[in-house]
Amino acid sequence: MLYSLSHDEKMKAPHPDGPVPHRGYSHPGLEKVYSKAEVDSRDAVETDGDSLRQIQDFKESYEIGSEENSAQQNIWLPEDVLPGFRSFMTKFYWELDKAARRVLEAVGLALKLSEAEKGYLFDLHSGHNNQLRLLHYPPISTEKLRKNVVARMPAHCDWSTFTMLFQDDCGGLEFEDLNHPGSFIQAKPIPDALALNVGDMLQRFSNDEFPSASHRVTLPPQVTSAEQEHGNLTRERFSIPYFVAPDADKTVSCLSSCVSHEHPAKFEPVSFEEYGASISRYQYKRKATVAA
Ligand SMILES: O=C(O)CCC(=O)C(=O)O
Ligand SMILES: [Fe+2]
Repeated sequence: MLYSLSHDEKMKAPHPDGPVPHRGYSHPGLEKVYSKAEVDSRDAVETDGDSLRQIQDFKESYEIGSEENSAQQNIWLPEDVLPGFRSFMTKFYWELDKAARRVLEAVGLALKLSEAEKGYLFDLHSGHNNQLRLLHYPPISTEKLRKNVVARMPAHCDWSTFTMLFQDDCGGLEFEDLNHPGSFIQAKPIPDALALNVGDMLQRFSNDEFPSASHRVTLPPQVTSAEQEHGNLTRERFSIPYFVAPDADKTVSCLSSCVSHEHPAKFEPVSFEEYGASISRYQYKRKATVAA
């Protein structure tokens, strides 16, 4: 299993410095997740995003994309370190894309899109810019998590079109209640079920008909007596989000079926690549360049 490998073995596929390509293994503390509002408010005052990193995210992850995405190439572990991993994950990626297409169809129906618009939506989502993320949250002090000294994953919206997420039975994933901003609802794990959350791009396509869902991963609802005995550590948690995204070079605009005189377009067209880059630019620290 990936997360039973030693640190040195996992580091044979290291995530590079900086946010792109978002591929390979990120050790605990490397990637920082934050909301768009947080990054927007920092822009004027700093350029390195250090203040966003005051609370560390205690998680490790491995990011995988399409083998044919030349802008973001996969970073694989050597085959002998984890035999079969690459071929399994490549297949899994495209199986998930098949499911994603069914969701896109459902979105088209729900928004009462014309055939031309449905075709446009499918054209924009070739599948090659999706992202498969294998997440592991190691055990951590309940107290530190409760006091926000460290985080699992702070509140944020995904900037893709939508996300399909598998979670184990640990719990801790929560979605913000649109009717009560600032309060969160537990997404209780359901065996064999995927959680599906709307991302920023679907909010834009649908002209706010499907608002992007702010979510976070925090303390699991119950700490078992076994955990109490182990020095108040929460149990580890595994999750697998699959981000379904438009192709990087495509422009995302409100679909005309979702725009009317009463509901004018709320969003300017954006290039998906530029939008993602503007949010992700502080997620990974770039190594300082040392003067020769
Ligand atoms: O681990 C989870 O359940 C959520 C992960 C997540 O929100 C993300 O990676 O964007
Ligand atoms: Fe997320």
